[in-house]
Amino acid sequence: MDSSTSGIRPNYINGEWRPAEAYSERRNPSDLSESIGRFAMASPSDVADAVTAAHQALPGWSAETPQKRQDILNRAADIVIRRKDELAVLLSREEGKTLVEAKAEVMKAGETFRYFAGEAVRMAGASLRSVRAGVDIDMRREPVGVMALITPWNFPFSIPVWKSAPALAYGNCAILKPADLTNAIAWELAKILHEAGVPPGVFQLVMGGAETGAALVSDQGIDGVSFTGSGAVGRRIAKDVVDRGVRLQLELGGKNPLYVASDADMAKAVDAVIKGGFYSTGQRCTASSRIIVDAAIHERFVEELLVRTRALRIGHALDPKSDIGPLASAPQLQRVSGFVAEAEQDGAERRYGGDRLDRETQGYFFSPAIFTRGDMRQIINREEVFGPVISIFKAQDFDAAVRIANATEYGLSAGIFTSSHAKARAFMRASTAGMVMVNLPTVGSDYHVPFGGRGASAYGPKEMGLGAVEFFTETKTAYIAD
Ligand SMILES: NC(=O)C1=CN([C@@H]2O[C@H](COP(=O)(O)OP(=O)(O)OC[C@H]3O[C@@H](n4cnc5c(N)ncnc54)[C@H](OP(=O)(O)O)[C@@H]3O)[C@@H](O)[C@H]2O)C=CC1
Ligand SMILES: O=C(O)CCC(=O)C(=O)O
Repeated sequence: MDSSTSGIRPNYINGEWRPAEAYSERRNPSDLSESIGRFAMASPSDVADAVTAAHQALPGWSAETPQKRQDILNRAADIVIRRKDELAVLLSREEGKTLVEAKAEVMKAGETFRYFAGEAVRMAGASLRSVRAGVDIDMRREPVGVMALITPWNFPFSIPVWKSAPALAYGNCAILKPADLTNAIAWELAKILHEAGVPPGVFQLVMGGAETGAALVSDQGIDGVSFTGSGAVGRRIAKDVVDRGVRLQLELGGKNPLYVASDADMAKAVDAVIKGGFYSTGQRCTASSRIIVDAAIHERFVEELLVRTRALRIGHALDPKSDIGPLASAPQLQRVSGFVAEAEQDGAERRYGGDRLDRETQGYFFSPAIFTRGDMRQIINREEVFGPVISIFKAQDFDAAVRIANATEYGLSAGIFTSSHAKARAFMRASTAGMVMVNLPTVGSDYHVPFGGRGASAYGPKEMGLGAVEFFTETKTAYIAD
């Protein structure tokens, strides 16, 4: 019995649905009168039991045939794709992203399962001759062990899949601790993997707040931690685990620049700023937050952006007319409003938005904000806002634009709009970000190539593509003589 019809969601430990003593409740950020459900908060002993169960399951799962692992992950992909509409509605109700955005996220999660199903059989080492006579070398990949996966609320379905699909494909056991704001969709992931035939203890779900996450990462039985979230929490986890020799992957925030050169296609550049800065209510680590515009086109660009922004419809995430849903929570509303107030004190000029909006339903609606007179001394340009707020800088030339783009401790995503190949290539080379977009928004990524940043945006191997195999496997090098 999984309690799925009662709105009560238990934890998933050792193949069973385990109730808890305490539950947290989530409400729809588009309509606070609607409850999404009540979610079991794992106790420290639930967490310890999950780690024990994972260790019991590990020898069997890591020795399982690649074919079996592939079949299970393919079944998970099939279930996600079969249930895509219903999952997207739940995601939209729980997180507040529009249905279009939620559908894209669910589809990407399904494709990610499919890709890593293939990886289960592709997981390859190398065979080389030694530099010594009569010796061969066999370099093989093995799973790391029991992996703690800690995920944020802004991509609450695809990020848990980004982590659990490669963890399982390469033979690890995984324990997921999702953000407390978005347990409902994470719980569906546990249900999907259960239905797909993942054996008990191989994938487990422990819900709860920061305490549950802290209990999981500090458990001595954890071999690796893959974390996506804020820099503050990421650094705390690093302090806890690195000395213990626990493998660590951190995907943190961004302060992503988008440079619009004077030779850019203006309409496309404006569109990319709307998508990268305001869609998903700006709650993306890859959101464009610093827009750098050549002085020659600065005023025209701002005018065109204002026209497009005024036309955006902000409303209930499930209303097909909404372009942008609400912010995800009351703390988010407070945080983003605080940055708007600070920007004005710091001398930025508010040209549009930045206000809480009343709508028919009570929710955390907020108008996208455009600031001009951007300057790297302003706090909105140094810290991640994680909301629909952009700051526009005026650049005198290409070199000045690159200097502004790189003047940040972060280094996740950066973009350029230009019709010059030479400029695009020069920007690509000069950028200090882990991902560079040419004539594309700073948001949006593929599942088969590494995703992640540099500097304060990341630590350890990247996610997805070749990054995932580096993080979720260990190499063993064997020297063999007759
Ligand atoms: N670079 C990237 O790939 C991405 C980065 N992000 C970043 O995520 C942040 C927003 O997500 P948000 O969820 O607010 O981030 P947080 O860092 O607050 O939380 C992330 C996860 O960590 C958990 N957590 C909180 N405290 C601890 C702790 N002491 N020990 C272990 N786990 C803990 C949270 O649980 P709980 O929520 O229950 O408190 C949540 O599951 C932004 O800064 C954004 O840039 C988001 C998406 C992608
Ligand atoms: O590119 C994606 O699909 C998700 C990226 C992400 O996590 C983000 O932008 O916050």
